[in-house]
Amino acid sequence: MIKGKPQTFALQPGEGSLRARQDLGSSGVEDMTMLDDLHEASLLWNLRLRYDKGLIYTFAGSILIAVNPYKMFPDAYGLEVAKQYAGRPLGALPPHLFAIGAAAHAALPSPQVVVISGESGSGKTESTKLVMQYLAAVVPGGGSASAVITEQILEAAPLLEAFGNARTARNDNSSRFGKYLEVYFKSGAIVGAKITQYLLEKSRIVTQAPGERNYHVFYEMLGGLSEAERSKYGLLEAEKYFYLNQGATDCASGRVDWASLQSAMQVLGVSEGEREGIVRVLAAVLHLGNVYFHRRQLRHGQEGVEVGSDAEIKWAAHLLHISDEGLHRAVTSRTTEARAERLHTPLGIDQALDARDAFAKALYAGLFNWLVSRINSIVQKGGTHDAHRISILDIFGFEDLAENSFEQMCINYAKENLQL
Ligand SMILES: Nc1ncnc2c1ncn2[C@@H]1O[C@H](COP(=O)(O)OP(=O)(O)OP(=O)(O)O)[C@@H](O)[C@H]1O
Repeated sequence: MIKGKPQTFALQPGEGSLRARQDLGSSGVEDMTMLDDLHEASLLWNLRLRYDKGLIYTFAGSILIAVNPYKMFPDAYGLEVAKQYAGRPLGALPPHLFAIGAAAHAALPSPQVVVISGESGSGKTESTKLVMQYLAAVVPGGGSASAVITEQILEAAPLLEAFGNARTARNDNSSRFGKYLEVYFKSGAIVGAKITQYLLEKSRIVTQAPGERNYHVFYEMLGGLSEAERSKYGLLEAEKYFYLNQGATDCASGRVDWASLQSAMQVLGVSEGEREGIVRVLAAVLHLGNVYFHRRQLRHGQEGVEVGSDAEIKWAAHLLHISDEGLHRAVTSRTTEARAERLHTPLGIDQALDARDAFAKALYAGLFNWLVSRINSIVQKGGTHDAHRISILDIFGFEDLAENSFEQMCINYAKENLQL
């Protein structure tokens, strides 16, 4: 956390104990640094009082605490509200995310960082979008070029959500990557942005916990492609794919549908050829997941595998424009190079499954990285080195699941370092 910079914290309602009760009036206090008795219980009680009145935001000095209401308050984030906060110092108006946006904007040209922190489902991604929406709404227009770039930055959010968000046990639209969004300003207008992503959860591509899903884009693609397109890529319904049917069985997409994803890509200048390439990679990942193996006894008592589904290998190779023999070899043997010699050692069944999954994960992660750089190549227009900037960090919250894995260790370790 950077001293003197606006920060946002999001909490889930009902956390901790509510033992000590101070007389806080019926709506509590707007800024908790004003409390006489400052301890965990009085802070939580104040948040509770305010939450019960529909007041989800509370200041603690320059920190904003947001309690996720899990329901939209109409008019809370309209243009009129944004205009009210523009140019007003922190604390002049009731606590609100727009107050944080206004404070960051007013503090330019010194670089500003809004750190958004909280556990999964607490509202970080929604808060990031609202801060961005505030900036887009109130920052004086710099002409049509600035309006176009602002629209492109806003459209980048649903696009990244389709590829980097998934349903988890805690959140139907959980971000499975960390995001650092830098927004650049020149002469007061938005002139560009840059997105940096961290730690995409790769294991989700090949395995999901009960009740959870793979990344939204797979379901949106299968729900959105026409029959003719599906047969062009050799695709069936979502339930038929191993990478999609291990967790939640309801595969209907409740998120941004395929059509709006296509229009977001159009706004961001992703060409038709590139969109076709994206579908090919996604379809290839699904075909790879359906490749299975049989044990095979080789000479000298060695164990190997044979592919039980040649058609899936052929589809994946065809979609990726690579040779099917090469792909077959890559998932059934390990290649070692010694001097001028190449040795192919047969893989056992577990190793073959690992090779298949590793390839699928690398493909999807490569696609995600490409997408982020493609978005940056559009929104990072013009010279940004002399621009002023407001950055927003939307990073995972601590995770403590029934069974924590490598991902939880990385997330919690990164988070711990951020708290220091
Ligand atoms: N300000 C808000 N008003 C109304 N509903 C909200 C608000 N913020 C969040 N929500 C609701 O809570 C859900 C979860 O929020 P969000 O995805 O932003 O959480 P998150 O902290 O980013 O979670 P994760 O770490 O899993 O990505 C949203 O889909 C939305 O339904």
